[in-house]
Amino acid sequence: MDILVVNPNTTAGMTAKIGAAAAAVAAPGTRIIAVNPETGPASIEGWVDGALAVPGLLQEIARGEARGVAGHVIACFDDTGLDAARSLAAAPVVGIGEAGFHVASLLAGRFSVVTTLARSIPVIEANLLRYGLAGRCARVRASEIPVLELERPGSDAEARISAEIAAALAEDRAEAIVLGCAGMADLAARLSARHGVPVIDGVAAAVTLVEGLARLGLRTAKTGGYAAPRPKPYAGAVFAPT
Ligand SMILES: O=C(O)C[C@H]1NC(=O)NC1=O
Repeated sequence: MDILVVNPNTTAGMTAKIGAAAAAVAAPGTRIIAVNPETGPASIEGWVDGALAVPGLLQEIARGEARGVAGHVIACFDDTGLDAARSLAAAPVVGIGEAGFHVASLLAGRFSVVTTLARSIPVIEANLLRYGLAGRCARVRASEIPVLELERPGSDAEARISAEIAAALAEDRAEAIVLGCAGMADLAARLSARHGVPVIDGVAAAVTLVEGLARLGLRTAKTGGYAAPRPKPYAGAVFAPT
């Protein structure tokens, strides 16, 4: 099966890292197609970036549908454009944030999230409430690392994320950690070994979940909020549903 993994920001190096993390957990016979839009923000840090990333994301989802992928992963921890993507897609669409929260909830009574900048915290907290999982999340913490700092060789990003994990374990009664950025995908195993608790990468979680949905032959529900958009003009849009 083919799984489309969309990095909704436009940083190709991050897309490559995400694609490698996805391929590392994909089942034999699953092909990972990792893409990012040509238009939109270089990184998603808060509400404005998230809104401006959606047209390009939807363009990639539409392309994936046209090529008949078995499922889609939105590889931004904010689950950017998730509901709109599900409205466009027949195949299942899984966001790495929602996937990470659910996987953590299957492993621990309480988990904390460690993300990048504090401006992302309200976005993530809103999603936790929307998904009905706020009660399982002890706290959403920021390591105060800009997203693209995770891509810079020699950055101290891993050390700062590790310190925030230590604080979560000491102060939040967190029993597991969800890494709150797709750009942290390569750090989960090392951080889990260092801290002795499950550290969940949303990319791996989402790929595994969407493969399972596809294997069950399950598709996105189309009789309610995820029904296809009605035909209408979209003047001057970067992307418009056909
Ligand atoms: O909200 C964040 O900081 C993380 C989010 N931003 C991004 O460009 N990819 C992400 O996973």
